[in-house]
Amino acid sequence: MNAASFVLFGATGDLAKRKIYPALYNLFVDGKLSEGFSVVGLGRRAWSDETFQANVEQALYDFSRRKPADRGELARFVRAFRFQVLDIDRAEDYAQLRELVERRERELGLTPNRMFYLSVGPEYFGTIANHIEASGLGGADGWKRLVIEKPFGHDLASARALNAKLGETFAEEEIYRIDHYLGKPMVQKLELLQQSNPVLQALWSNHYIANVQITASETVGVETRAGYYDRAGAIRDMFQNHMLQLLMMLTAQLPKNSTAETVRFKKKKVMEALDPLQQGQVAASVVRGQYAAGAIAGVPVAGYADEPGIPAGSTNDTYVAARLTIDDAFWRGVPFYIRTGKRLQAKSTRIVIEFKPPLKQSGADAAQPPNLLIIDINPNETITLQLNARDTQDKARFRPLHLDLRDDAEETPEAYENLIGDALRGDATFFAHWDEVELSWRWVQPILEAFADGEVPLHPYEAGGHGPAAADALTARDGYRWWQGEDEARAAETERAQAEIPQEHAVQEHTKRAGERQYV
Ligand SMILES: NC(=O)C1=CN([C@@H]2O[C@H](COP(=O)(O)OP(=O)(O)OC[C@H]3O[C@@H](n4cnc5c(N)ncnc54)[C@H](OP(=O)(O)O)[C@@H]3O)[C@@H](O)[C@H]2O)C=CC1
Ligand SMILES: O=C1O[C@H](COP(=O)(O)O)[C@@H](O)[C@H](O)[C@H]1O
Repeated sequence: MNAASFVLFGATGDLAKRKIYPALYNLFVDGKLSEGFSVVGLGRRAWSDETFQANVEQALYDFSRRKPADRGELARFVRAFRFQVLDIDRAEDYAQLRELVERRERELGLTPNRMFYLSVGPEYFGTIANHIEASGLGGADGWKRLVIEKPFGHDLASARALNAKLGETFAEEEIYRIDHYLGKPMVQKLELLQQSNPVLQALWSNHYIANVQITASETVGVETRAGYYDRAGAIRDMFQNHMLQLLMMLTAQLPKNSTAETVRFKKKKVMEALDPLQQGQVAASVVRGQYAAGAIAGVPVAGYADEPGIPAGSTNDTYVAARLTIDDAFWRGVPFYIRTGKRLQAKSTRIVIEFKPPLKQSGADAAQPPNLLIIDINPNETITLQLNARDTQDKARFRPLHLDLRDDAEETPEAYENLIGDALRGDATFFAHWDEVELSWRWVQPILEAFADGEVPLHPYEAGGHGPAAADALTARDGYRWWQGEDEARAAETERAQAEIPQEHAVQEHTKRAGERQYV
């Protein structure tokens, strides 16, 4: 890995402690940070280096997937951290920052490769980029990279303005737009899943696929982020970025050994082929909702309107479902149903691919459930193929069987670990290119306008459920239904199957690595 200075704006903030320090630590433990790396943290708080290092340590105990066990290793890690008080608007602070960064580079013998990580609100991105340029922090002898957090704009116009502003200082190849869903291990495996499995490759098109469902459901509510979330809603917070990225990653036709350029080019192609929603027709393809009071796992929770910091009468969406279609040779005619919401029954990010029924169906076969390929992204990372078996008691009935492909070989890295490691190596494959971001905003823009104009009804839904019943109409009009609650169905089925099958006949192969099978 290239030796570099990691310059972190927003080092005293929530994201830094929850995600960035644990990611750096795990990279360090795995030997993926170069010797003598340097981290310079920035914020307005009057922290000393020691306070900063103590906060970093605490963050590791609180949030890292691997808790520090070796004091010596921990000390070697935190001694790379320095803090400087910096106000984003003050030019003189950047001159001082430059001195500190250069001094650390001299002390550590580092080439002036600098990664500027902006873990601050997007309203600051342009100002920081300008100051980096004006103060000479961009350096001349090494590389410079800018890592930015979402949200990237509030709508199409603001995203374009922000991109133009950043473009004054950083070239597109130097900008790494984080979408942490692209760092999730299962999302990163989507490309290989098709490429390494000819059987899936052969089925991966409108010839065999009936519909695709992409769901990101959360049990949490707005938490402490009312100020941001009430302006963003589910459409900007999740749909415009994470959900459309999942769609792109799933449907892009990627050649073997794709490079960052090909991956991003093919994703752009998907977005270009996405049928636009016409103004006036949004309500037919999009359902929006807002959670009302209810219970999550038996614990009563407040409705969105009663959450702290939410303005009275807010019509913000906490749930969005949409029906999309892609007009290209592979996907023409396949509806994609995408939904995301807060305060739903379960935390789950999942893609379900429903295969078409056989061409000829008759009699009992007509009741044959479809085959499904279920890709669980979060919290479990599992791929499941749902097949059919005849019921042993009643041969006219079908019983779904599940073939689980699970990679539990080792604890998988967190999304931020993958992404920060990639950015340090200069691999932009799993970062959003401006073209994708712009096309995503362009696709979402009519929805934003329809929401603002009150064209799309806001359906209240009970916390702890599956979201508004109105979303069922999206699938029902094509003759499908949302696949949900399979977990309970599967549990019951497994229990039944185990009770039925004599133990000596049950095939049980417990998996160690991906690709090996587990028959349950
Ligand atoms: N938290 C999360 O889970 C996620 C956050 N994000 C995004 O990441 C970014 C950071 O979020 P988060 O950490 O939660 O925010 P916080 O409010 O917790 O932290 C904000 C950080 O910005 C610094 N800051 C604010 N104003 C200034 C200023 N004028 N000069 C210098 N520093 C300043 C603060 O430092 P100080 O107070 O010391 O001045 C603090 O370190 C946001 O864009 C957010 O949308 C994205 C995905 C998830
Ligand atoms: O970016 C965001 O993502 C989280 C959900 O992320 P996950 O990795 O837990 O699925 C969401 O809660 C948050 O509102 C949003 O800003």
